Amino acid sequence: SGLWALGGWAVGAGGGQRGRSPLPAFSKRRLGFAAGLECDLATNVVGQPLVRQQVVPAVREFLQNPHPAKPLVMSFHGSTGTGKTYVSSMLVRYLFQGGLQSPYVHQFSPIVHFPHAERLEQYKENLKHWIQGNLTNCGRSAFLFEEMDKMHPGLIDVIMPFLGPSWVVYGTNYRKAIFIFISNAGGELINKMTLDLWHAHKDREEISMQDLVPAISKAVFENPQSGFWKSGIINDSLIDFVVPFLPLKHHHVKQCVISELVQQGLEVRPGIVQEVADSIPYFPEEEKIFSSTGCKTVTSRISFFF
Ligand SMILES: Nc1ncnc2c1ncn2[C@@H]1O[C@H](COP(=O)(O)OP(=O)(O)OP(=O)(O)O)[C@@H](O)[C@H]1O
Repeated sequence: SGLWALGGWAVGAGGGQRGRSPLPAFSKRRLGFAAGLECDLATNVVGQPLVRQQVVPAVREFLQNPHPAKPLVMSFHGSTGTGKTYVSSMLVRYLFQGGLQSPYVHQFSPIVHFPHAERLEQYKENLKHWIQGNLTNCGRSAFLFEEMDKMHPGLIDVIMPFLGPSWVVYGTNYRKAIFIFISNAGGELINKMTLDLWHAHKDREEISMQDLVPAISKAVFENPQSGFWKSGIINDSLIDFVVPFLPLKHHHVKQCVISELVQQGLEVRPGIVQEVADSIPYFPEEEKIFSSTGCKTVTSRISFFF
């Protein structure tokens, strides 16, 4: 995932105001964003129709409600390179002027922002103040937590109170925020269920959300390596949408190669597209159906072929 450094810990009320946007975040006209987002997702995100089906209506409904009962909390799960960061950055681009660079979008990565386990208490305090301060400044803020599986499990406890319905304090409405958690947690399970479908000669998109979502929640909650480990987030149903990202097949990787070539202004030669897609590892070992790294290494591989 791309790591997006914060402009330092300007903690406290109004913290994080790095160059005010001339437009209010989430201006009314942006409510019409959903059609654009839907098309952008359909055109540019390959092999993830379930994501589109969940994310677009979820965000649309949330924004149309002037008095949401709780913040919108989505958790993106899947193995590497399947598009979790890509989709979240696309989403904030539609919602906030400047996208990920907007002063109302806050991105956290455990390696960048919480690297030292012994400083957990300090991180907890900082994170709480950061969220509070920024929501006081603008209730319609977005918080992206990357690599939740690498996040210290204790840190999540501090976020939990913000995710529920109860937080309207001193005039600050904490219910209008958007929280997105991104992790590889549950990825193996998603891959296994998708592979089972393939063995049963069914399409990967026939995966049952009813089976998948509780299984992911269970796997994530019970994994001591996961930032969600034993946290109340899952038990208290604080996550509104558990969004699975399916493993990508060879033809999806080819589409990624084509998009990348077009974006770099390079000629789209079928031979090159095939070669780049073939150079990526696939699993399972024998059948080689799904890309082990999704589309993640496509960009760097293309340079080898030119
Ligand atoms: N489903 C997809 N459709 C189109 N492009 C994709 C897709 N998935 C990944 N990509 C491409 O691969 C790059 C890396 O993907 P991304 O960072 O979103 O993966 P991720 O799921 O967040 O992986 P990680 O778990 O390693 O963070 C993206 O910038 C995009 O160019």
